[in-house]
Amino acid sequence: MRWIEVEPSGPLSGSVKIPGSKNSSLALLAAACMAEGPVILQGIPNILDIRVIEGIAQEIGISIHRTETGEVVVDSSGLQSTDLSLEKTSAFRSSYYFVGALLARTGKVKIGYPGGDNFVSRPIDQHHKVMSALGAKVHLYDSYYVVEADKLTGNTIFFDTITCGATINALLAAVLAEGTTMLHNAARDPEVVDTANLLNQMGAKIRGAGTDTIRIEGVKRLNGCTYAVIPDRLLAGAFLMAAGMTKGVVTVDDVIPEHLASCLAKLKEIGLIIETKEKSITAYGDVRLRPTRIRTGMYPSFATDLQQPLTALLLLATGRSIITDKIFPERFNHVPQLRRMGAHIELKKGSAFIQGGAPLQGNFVHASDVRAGTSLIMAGLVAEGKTTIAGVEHIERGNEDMIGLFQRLGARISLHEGGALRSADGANEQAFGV
Ligand SMILES: CC(=O)N[C@H]1[C@@H](OP(=O)(O)OP(=O)(O)OC[C@H]2O[C@@H](n3ccc(=O)[nH]c3=O)[C@H](O)[C@@H]2O)O[C@H](CO)[C@@H](O)[C@@H]1O
Ligand SMILES: C=C(OP(=O)(O)O)C(=O)O
Repeated sequence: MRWIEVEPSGPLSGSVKIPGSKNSSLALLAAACMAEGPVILQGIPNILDIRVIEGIAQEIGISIHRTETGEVVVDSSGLQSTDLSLEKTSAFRSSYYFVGALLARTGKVKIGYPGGDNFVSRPIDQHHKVMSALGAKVHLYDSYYVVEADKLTGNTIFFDTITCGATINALLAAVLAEGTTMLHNAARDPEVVDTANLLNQMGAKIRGAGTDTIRIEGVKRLNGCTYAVIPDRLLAGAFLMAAGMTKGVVTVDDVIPEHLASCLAKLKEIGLIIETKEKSITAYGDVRLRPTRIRTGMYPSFATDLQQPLTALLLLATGRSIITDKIFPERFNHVPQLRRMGAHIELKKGSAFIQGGAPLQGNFVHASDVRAGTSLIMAGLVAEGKTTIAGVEHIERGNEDMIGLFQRLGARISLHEGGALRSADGANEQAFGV
């Protein structure tokens, strides 16, 4: 049993170097599996999801290893099979990228349904629509699915909804398809652009990534190269919010400020003072926080992955705030846990109604997903007494050294390991699970 303890920490202060983006890294690793030569990826975070991918790859003859200097080298020259471990592919969300990446190379992929953060139903119909449009057949079974194709042929695809994952999967599948693929209503996320940039460096012909219309001309093969992943905009946003939470001054270094534009605009509206330089952002949090109304949306709107840390921040803004998650309307697993700490939040039809200003008290809480964990850590920084957070594996799934980064800013936070974790009333961890 492992858990995190957080104690009241006073104003956070200092700077943190933001690691590479988890969501981009997951796509880049799949893309790298398509090259005929080795691909060297820089900045890939050492997180649980990535280690699962390393395991999946190893079982099918693809070597993914981390050098002493932290680069990740992907060599798929030994690829023998695309019958992927069902258990491992169901252990994280974006295993579906292996379909786009490996289908063109071998004609058949057998894979488990995506796992990952299970805050709501997360359909993958648009992924299947892409593969079918390119000429593949998708067979769905109880615990896995199989996608097969004699060959992939370019096509025109209109996404029914804007999806980052299916847009990336379409890039992966279409770059080796014969002819031209047009993607309409495509996601514009930085992770889509990052994947397209790597694929282009490997020899692909993709134009328009970052807009809602992407054109892909199929090529015959992809080559090895060296490429650096973009920084994690979601982690950066959470640290800036933590400055507001603790009335501190936090600088996030090595970031791309435009990736955080909607987040920064909202933080300024709430009252934070934000200073932006070419590759860093500083948040000054010793201000009066104002309540707000926010709806999440696809990039460049306010990210659904930032609404959980924002919920924590708004607990300190006296008055009523409303957060509506338009992307995943039921993604509020953090709310019952924050309530255990004294938060006044009501949930109604995809919105959280937050009555800010109530004092928070430390308690035993459970992180049910990556971002829920961040919001609980943030609440723990300002709650009275100790906050004990279970579900550490969810936090580690998406964040490298989250605890170390918070500690560098002066947070009183630590990781513990031992027997069964028991709350004061004797109940074990299950008692405060979701
Ligand atoms: C590994 C990764 O990058 N994860 C991110 C990615 O997830 P993921 O790529 O799974 O999310 P999508 O961008 O695909 O989802 C956007 C919306 O499209 C819907 N949809 C998606 C696919 C599909 O086939 N059918 C469908 O209806 C979803 O239910 C959601 O409402 O983007 C999400 C939205 O920014 C983030 O919260 C996740 O952190
Ligand atoms: C939802 C997330 O991740 P995944 O899509 O990998 O489950 C996330 O990073 O917040």
